Amino acid sequence: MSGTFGERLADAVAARGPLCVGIDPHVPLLERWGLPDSPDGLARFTDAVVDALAGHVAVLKPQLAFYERHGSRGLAVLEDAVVRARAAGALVLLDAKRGDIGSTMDAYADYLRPEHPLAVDALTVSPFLGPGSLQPAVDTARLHGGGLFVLARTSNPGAGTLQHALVGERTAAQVVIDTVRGWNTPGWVVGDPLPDIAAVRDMAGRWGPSTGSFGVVVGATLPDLDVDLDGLGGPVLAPGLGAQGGSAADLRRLFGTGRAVVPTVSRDVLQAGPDAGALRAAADRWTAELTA
Ligand SMILES: O=c1ccn([C@@H]2O[C@H](COP(=O)(O)O)[C@@H](O)[C@H]2O)c(=O)[nH]1
Repeated sequence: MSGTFGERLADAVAARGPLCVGIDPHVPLLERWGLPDSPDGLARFTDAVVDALAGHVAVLKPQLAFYERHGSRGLAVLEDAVVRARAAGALVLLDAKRGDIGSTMDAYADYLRPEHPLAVDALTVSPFLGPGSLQPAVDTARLHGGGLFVLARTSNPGAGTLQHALVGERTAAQVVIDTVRGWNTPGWVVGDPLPDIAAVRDMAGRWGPSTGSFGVVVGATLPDLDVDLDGLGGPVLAPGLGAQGGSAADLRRLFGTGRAVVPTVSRDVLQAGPDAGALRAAADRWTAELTA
């Protein structure tokens, strides 16, 4: 593994397109594929997705919840899948949504260390304990070329209840985004005042060698983009497409063109399986719509 996560992501998107496919082995999907809700069913589902898509899409995003519910056998399935997915060229974003006090966050950040049995390229994290509590994960990511996506404006209905709450003059979501902007700003260190947006407005967060390694999650289901992403400097992970009602047109409406956006789709692609060709065709349909 070489370079920063932002560099590897930009290269993968240039080579394969921006789509991230989520691996979410929901019980109804296992049933649809004719598989049992067991570690064996989980392994067959996961292997089929990895075999079909790890050499095809830029990012795979396994949802940790579906593996944890099978205990250690579920985690063993995921460990094997992550190694194979990365070997086939996909970046792996572990959707774990971790967040805790700094000393514990340091341990969660070990997912970004190469020696971790479940070493991944990037991790989703939750800022509910204050974005500053995530600093150990930022440090580990910097040390090992990993990335983080911080929940900011999530795709679920009612997310605004907390995310729109005012912290001084800014919403909580905006405070998260401004902190991530700081992480992507060269020379900014924790404790510094957050970078002035005007000063970093040209750090648009476009795809290229300067794409930052720290991103935010903003749902494709939002009625309006009610946060300022200017100068973010890193990628936006956009879930909510397909099963949650979001479309490629929504992404264009919310984010325009040119911004480093990673659209992520799980159920809408997975329901096409288990046939590998059908999974790839479903992913290709999304890529074509997203890049039209
Ligand atoms: O705001 C968020 C943050 C994360 N997710 C996760 O993405 C996938 C979406 O699955 P679909 O089947 O494409 O709806 C899932 O793992 C969520 O936990 C999100 O949806 N919204």
